[in-house]
Amino acid sequence: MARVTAEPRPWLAPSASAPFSATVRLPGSKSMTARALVLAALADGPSVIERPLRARDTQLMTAGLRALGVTVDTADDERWLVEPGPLRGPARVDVGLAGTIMRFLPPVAALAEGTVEFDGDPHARNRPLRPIIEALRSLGASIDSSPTGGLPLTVRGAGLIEGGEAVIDASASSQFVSGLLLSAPRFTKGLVLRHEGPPVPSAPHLRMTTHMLRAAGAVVDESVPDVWAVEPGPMHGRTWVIEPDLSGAAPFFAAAMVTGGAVTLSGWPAESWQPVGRLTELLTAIGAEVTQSGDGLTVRGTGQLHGITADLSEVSELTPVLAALAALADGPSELRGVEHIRGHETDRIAALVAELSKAGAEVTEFRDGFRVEPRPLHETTFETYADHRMAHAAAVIGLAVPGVSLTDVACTSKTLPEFPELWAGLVAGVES
Ligand SMILES: O=C(O)C1=C[C@@H](OP(=O)(O)O)[C@@H](O)[C@H](O)C1
Ligand SMILES: C=C(OP(=O)(O)O)C(=O)O
Repeated sequence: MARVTAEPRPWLAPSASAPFSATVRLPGSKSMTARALVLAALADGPSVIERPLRARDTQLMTAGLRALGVTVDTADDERWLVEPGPLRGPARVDVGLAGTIMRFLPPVAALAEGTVEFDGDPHARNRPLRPIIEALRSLGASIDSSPTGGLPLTVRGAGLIEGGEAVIDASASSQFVSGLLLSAPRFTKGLVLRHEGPPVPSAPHLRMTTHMLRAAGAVVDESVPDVWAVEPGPMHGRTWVIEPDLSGAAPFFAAAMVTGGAVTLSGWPAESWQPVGRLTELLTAIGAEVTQSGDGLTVRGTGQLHGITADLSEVSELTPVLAALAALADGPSELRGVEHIRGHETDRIAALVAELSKAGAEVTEFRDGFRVEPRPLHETTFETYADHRMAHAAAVIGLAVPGVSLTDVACTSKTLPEFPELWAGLVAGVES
């Protein structure tokens, strides 16, 4: 499958000479945009997605849905229109490096009539996929996968999935559960999915899935721990208003903390489906003041960065940026509970241990995280491993440490193509 990935773009992270006060306007949540696209594609009428994220992950998701017969009009940046159509192959889906596509679209493909091939970036083939594929097979889907159980794979859609009961070990990714649940109302018998194994990470993402399913009209029962039941039935087209991406905002908040300034994320809703409470607790423990007002969500640096001990299993996406703050803190930190991030865009534990150590920190690796002993950091070339959040972490360190260069900043296009320019503007005092 021909695949286009951005050329590596080396980048010198700007260092900050003074605290800054800025308001940032960021695009929509990746996770909400991905779910809205899938639910809209499976609905019984058209949908509108307001303030979506336009980035590599969501554009590849859009392309994948179009290949399956869905009409997605993305001409207007603020308002995407989705018109469901009969799902059909033959089709090819490039998942890029997106967990959301490789886990959310195979169930949709199994509902299509025809053959749908999936592949992605080289590292996408190493990301865990087997449990969701095996669960889909047990629910009646016909799928050929690689010997490792992952990409590349071919879904031989029969136009329906029988559904019923399935057991899955979703300890490697909550997206296995989300992927099955999002399509489940369209399974002939619905779905009763039971997780068996070590805890499922990223609970807030699971709640986002069930909230959005209900908002689309699905009947979902999650009253029994580790069991999700979805009744068969129609989902309705609707208007989805996407919240600004909280994980994408994390490096900007960290910038306020590192420089002793303030960053406001504008457009933040009074009630959110993202884990703002957990982020607030963590940033406050490190030394920030977090407030919410009509202007948005504001994080103020207090001039203090404390080390923390935290289990990040619920918010593992935040690990790289929190690790950067830990390396700049006034005491040691232990960030644990995230073994599964070894299966993210790269092995994030190994990558953070390697790169923070190179910059001068003393880092001890554990199976499920690491301990960071801050030391004076020095200039370094930070390898980004095609991982947007490794680039964010390097940029945060670069604010305080002159001479931090990144092997590639183009990888930030996965979730925020404007990152280098927004970041440089922020440091230069230009509001976005
Ligand atoms: O469902 C989602 O949108 C996501 C779930 C989480 O995945 P894991 O449970 O694999 O960590 C998160 O880390 C990822 O960035 C987005
Ligand atoms: C883990 C992440 O992405 P994905 O959706 O590709 O799993 C992430 O964005 O931090």
